[in-house]
Amino acid sequence: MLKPAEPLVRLEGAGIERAGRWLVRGVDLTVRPREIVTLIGPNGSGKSTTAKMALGLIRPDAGTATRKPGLTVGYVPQTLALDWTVPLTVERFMTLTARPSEHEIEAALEATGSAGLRRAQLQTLSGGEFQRVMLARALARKPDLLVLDEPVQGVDFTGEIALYELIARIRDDWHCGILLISHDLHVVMAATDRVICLNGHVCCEGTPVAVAASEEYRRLFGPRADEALAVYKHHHDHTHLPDGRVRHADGTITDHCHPDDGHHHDAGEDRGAEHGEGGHAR
Ligand SMILES: Nc1ncnc2c1ncn2[C@@H]1O[C@H](COP(=O)(O)OP(=O)(O)OP(=O)(O)O)[C@@H](O)[C@H]1O
Repeated sequence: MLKPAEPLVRLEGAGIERAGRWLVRGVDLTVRPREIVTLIGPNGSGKSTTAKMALGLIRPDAGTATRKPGLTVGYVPQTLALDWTVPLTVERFMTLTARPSEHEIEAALEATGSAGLRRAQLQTLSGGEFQRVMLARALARKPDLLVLDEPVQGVDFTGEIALYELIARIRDDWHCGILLISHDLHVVMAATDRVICLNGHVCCEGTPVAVAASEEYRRLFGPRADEALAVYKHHHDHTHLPDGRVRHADGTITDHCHPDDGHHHDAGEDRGAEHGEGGHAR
C-alpha cells in the first residue's frame, strides 16, 4: 500500500465566526504535494475565508489549521491594493514584498509565459497577462504550496483554459501543491484532482466526477453541473496517486506528468473515458 505524502496543509473541523455569525464551519481539507484541490461554491460561501485559514492569515475560531513546518507559500489573492497611478514595472512589482534572485524572477516569468513582459508597465497589461504576472510573482518564492484565489478573473474563455493548463503544468514542473478557488465550474472541473464544494460548510467533496454526481452539488449549481462534468470527461487522461506519482492512461507510472513524456494522448480520444479515484485532467 502506498503511503500518502505528508499534507502541506490540513484543516480539521475549521470554522470562522464574526459578529455572532459562522462564515464557514466544520471544514476538513488537506492539500498534499503535487495535488490540485479546488474550492468551489457560490459568492459568499466562504471560499476565500477558508483559503485564508489554510494560509494562516486568519486563525480558526473552531477546529485547527496546521501547516507543514517550514512551508513556503505563494499566494495570489482575489484583490490587490495597488496604487495604479504610480508607474510600476513587472520586475519591480515582483520584488515589492519579497527578494527573489535574478534567476528566480527569470524562471518564474519564463514558466508563466511572461518573460517578454519583464520591463512592461503593470498598468498596460491585459487581464490575462496580469494574472500570469501575479502567478509569476507567487512562483518566484519557490512555494511548496500555491494558493490561487480566482486566478482567471478578467480572462476570456480560451485564456481561461490556457491558464488552467498552465496551473497544472506548474504543479508538474515545480512539484507544489495547489489550492485553487473558483466559482467558475466548467473549466475548473477539468483541472483539479479533488473538489471541495462549500456553502458555509462542506457541501460535498471528492473527485470531480463524484462531486458532479452528488445531490448537494446539483442542488447548488443546477443545470450548469452537467456542463462541468461534460468538460471534465472530455479532458481526463491520467490519475495522481497518493504518493505523488502519476498513473497514465496506458497504465504506466511515472514520478510526474508532463506534456512531452509521451503518455498523454489527444483530448479527443478521451471522450467518454471512465475515471479512477483522484483523477484529474489537463
Ligand atoms: N471580516 C469579516 N467580517 C464579517 N464578515 C465577513 C468577513 N470576511 C468575510 N465575511 C463574510 O463572510 C462570507 C464569506 O466570504 P468569502 O469572501 O469567504 O466568500 P467567497 O466564497 O470567497 O465569495 P466570492 O465568491 O464572492 O469571492 C461573506 O458573506 C462575507 O461577507
